[in-house]
Amino acid sequence: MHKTSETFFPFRYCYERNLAVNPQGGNTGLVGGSVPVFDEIILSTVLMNRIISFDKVSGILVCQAGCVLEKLNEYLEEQGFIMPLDLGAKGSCHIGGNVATNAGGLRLLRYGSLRGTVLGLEVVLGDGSALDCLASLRKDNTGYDLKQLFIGSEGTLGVVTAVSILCPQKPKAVNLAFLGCQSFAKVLETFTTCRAMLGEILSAYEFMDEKCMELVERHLKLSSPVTGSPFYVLIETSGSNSTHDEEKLNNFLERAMTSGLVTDGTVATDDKKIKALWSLRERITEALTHDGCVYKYDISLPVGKLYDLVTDTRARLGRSAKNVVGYGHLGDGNLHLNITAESYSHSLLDAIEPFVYEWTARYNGSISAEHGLGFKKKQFIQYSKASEAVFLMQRFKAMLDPKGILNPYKTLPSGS
Ligand SMILES: O=C(O)CC[C@@H](O)C(=O)O
Ligand SMILES: [Zn+2]
Repeated sequence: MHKTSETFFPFRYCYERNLAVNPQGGNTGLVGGSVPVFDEIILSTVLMNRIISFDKVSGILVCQAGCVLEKLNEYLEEQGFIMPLDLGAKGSCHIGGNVATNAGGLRLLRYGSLRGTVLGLEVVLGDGSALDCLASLRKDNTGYDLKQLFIGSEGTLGVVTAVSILCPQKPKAVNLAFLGCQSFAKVLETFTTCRAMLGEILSAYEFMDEKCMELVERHLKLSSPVTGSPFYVLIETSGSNSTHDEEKLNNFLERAMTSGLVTDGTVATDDKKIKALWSLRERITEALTHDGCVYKYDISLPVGKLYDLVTDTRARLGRSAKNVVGYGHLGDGNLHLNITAESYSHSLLDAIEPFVYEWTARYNGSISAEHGLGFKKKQFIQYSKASEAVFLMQRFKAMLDPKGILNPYKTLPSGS
């Protein structure tokens, strides 16, 4: 068994004195899960940044919670591997925070969620004792899979201090296609076509609407080689044989162009152009922050309904919003609906909520696909979870954190 810490002293200190603790990694979350609400003590993982081991045969990495995602990826790339997740915030987010929030990101379509790739965790509980579940096994059916309780629990049940994670081989060939589509129906049809024609080499299918493109151009001065379409899609392939992958991609592009699914596009195979095209998508969040006050929604929906929420919200808000934009991980059924205004307005918020949540619940969607509930969304959990489920969550919380000192006021509705 690996052990990185037997007892986590600051926790025991806080437990004995009834002091509340706010675990914090890179502090890049979007729902206020990593910021204190009142007088909690911030417990930063920044100094826990040690790589414990990497096994080149199995591809299993064991590291401490404070390792920065991008640094881990760089370390792995030198050995012919990559991290199974990639986020716009990779330069500052910590792997412990990624696991605690079950972050999704840009590679989920290919490598699945952290619930599948995380093999083990070390977690410190509210009383300062360390729970050693830091297994590095692909298969282990001995009892309940306790680590799953902590993945996505946003530090409310325990603090992730070390992670064991399965890492894929670094793909030898990566291609990117950035395409323009004339309607959302075409975006969907392009997705089904590319999934059928690219098969196992498809590694990302992202979409953005023209408003997003306008904002990255205006606020970040990025320029797109593809213009004049209401929707854009970014398709990434990752494989082991560039000739084979390019042939597949070219066949798909020919079909997509001749059948009118896409009207314009560009392809990149070299690193520099690939990075520049990814920036158009990855930096939308940053562009939005320059547009004014931002109201953010991270929604899972049946993929066919994904953009209807943007259209309906835009129609409802009319001129009271500055911009209503939709983008996200279409391949995962995950929409990022963002609304901007010159300044914060209570009446605008009232027009957005609960409208967006009710709309989502009507189609059995999730009001938080990949960002978590944190402080900002915890009161809305009932739109996506049955009351019995919330009650059971509250019982877990009471059992693992009887003093209520672990990231209080987060995830579960107040009163719990
Ligand atoms: O800012 C957002 O709404 C989404 C952020 C992130 O999840 C992304 O996919 O770019
Ligand atoms: Zn996202």
